[in-house]
Amino acid sequence: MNEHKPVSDTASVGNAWPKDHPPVRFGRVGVLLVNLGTPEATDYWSMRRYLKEFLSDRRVIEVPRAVWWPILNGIILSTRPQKSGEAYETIWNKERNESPLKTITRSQSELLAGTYAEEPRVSVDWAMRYGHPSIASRIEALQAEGCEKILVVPLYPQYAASTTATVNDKVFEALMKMRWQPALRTAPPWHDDPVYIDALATSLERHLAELDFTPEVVLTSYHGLPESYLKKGDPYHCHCHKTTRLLRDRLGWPEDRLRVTFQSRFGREVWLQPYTDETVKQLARDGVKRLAIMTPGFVSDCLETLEEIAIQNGEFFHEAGGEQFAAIPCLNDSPEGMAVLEAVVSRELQGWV
Ligand SMILES: C=CC1=C(C)c2cc3[nH]c(cc4nc(cc5[nH]c(cc1n2)c(C)c5CCC(=O)O)C(CCC(=O)O)=C4C)c(C)c3C=C
Ligand SMILES: [Fe+2]
Ligand SMILES: [Fe+2]
Repeated sequence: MNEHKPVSDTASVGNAWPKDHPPVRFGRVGVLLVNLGTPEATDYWSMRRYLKEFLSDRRVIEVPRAVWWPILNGIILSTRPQKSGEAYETIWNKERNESPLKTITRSQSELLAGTYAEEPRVSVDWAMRYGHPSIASRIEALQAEGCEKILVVPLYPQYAASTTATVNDKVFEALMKMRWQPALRTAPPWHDDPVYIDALATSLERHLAELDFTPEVVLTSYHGLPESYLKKGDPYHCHCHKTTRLLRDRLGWPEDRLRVTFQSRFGREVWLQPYTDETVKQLARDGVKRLAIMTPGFVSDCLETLEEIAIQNGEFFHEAGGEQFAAIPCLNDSPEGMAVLEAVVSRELQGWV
């Protein structure tokens, strides 16, 4: 019976491991950062695989399967892969041949690991909810390193069932297949954490100081959700509003200078409003000449910020009469961004490390 995996202490497994088994450091704690996911390439089939996995998630699309299946397989997966692939092509990290979301998530994980260099019991890793590296593969890898406890950090400051909950579901699904599970913690959202609010304020002020204009209005644009999810009790809408209110208070700005909007709607349903694109056009029509958009709900820059906000919405603003436009980068792996992740992780690791 030499089938034991290196999952726990030698005392209980005795000498059942193969003699050439690599040394295992027991009693370790794993931190797993989990972001949304991203296609492996921009061609039709890579895009289709990614979109199919994403849009088959019942936490993302709550329409009954009998209705959704023909729409997804018949219409969406025949046209959207091409269209979205072209959009990804405009922001693709050509050097590493991957999407910016993946590059930045990896860097966040590596920098966070660096802050635990003096704490050899902690391993930091990263995974994607859709695509690669998968959650199950990284949980297995952490366990193989000797992690008996794992902190999962869904990389979303505001909780939504379509993002945070589906990460946690996938983690528990991986654990369902394990005989010997690690102990698990999942990090809560940090939409009102003072470290996060301060990071947003510092980053915004720094980027505004680098511009050659002062925006009359700054939009805080969050990813949208169908309005029906809010009505079913999802706290996401409230979390977004609270983040912006706290940021506005921290900056000491009046209400109409820092506003909430929702972007990236999909399909025909009503989504959370006001919509970012319509607001951008309306502001320009109303005579606003200088506009900036920041995206506090995105931990890393991605398609939705680099293409939809910086490119598309910049064009909308100029076409409707606006003159100066800026997209503020996400916190990413900046010192402020890393301070937020460190604060979230160190708080949740209390009692474990
Ligand atoms: C169709 C339903 C969708 C819901 C609900 C949804 C919620 C949601 N998404 C994010 C964050 C991201 N979404 C991203 C891309 C993206 N989102 C959807 C659909 C829904 N999202 C699609 C189909 C796509 C793929 C791109 C496209 O075809 O338009 C991304 C970017 C990923 C990248 O690789 O860059 C992020 C990030 C949140 C936070 C959220 C709910 C709060
Ligand atoms: Fe999305
Ligand atoms: Fe989008």
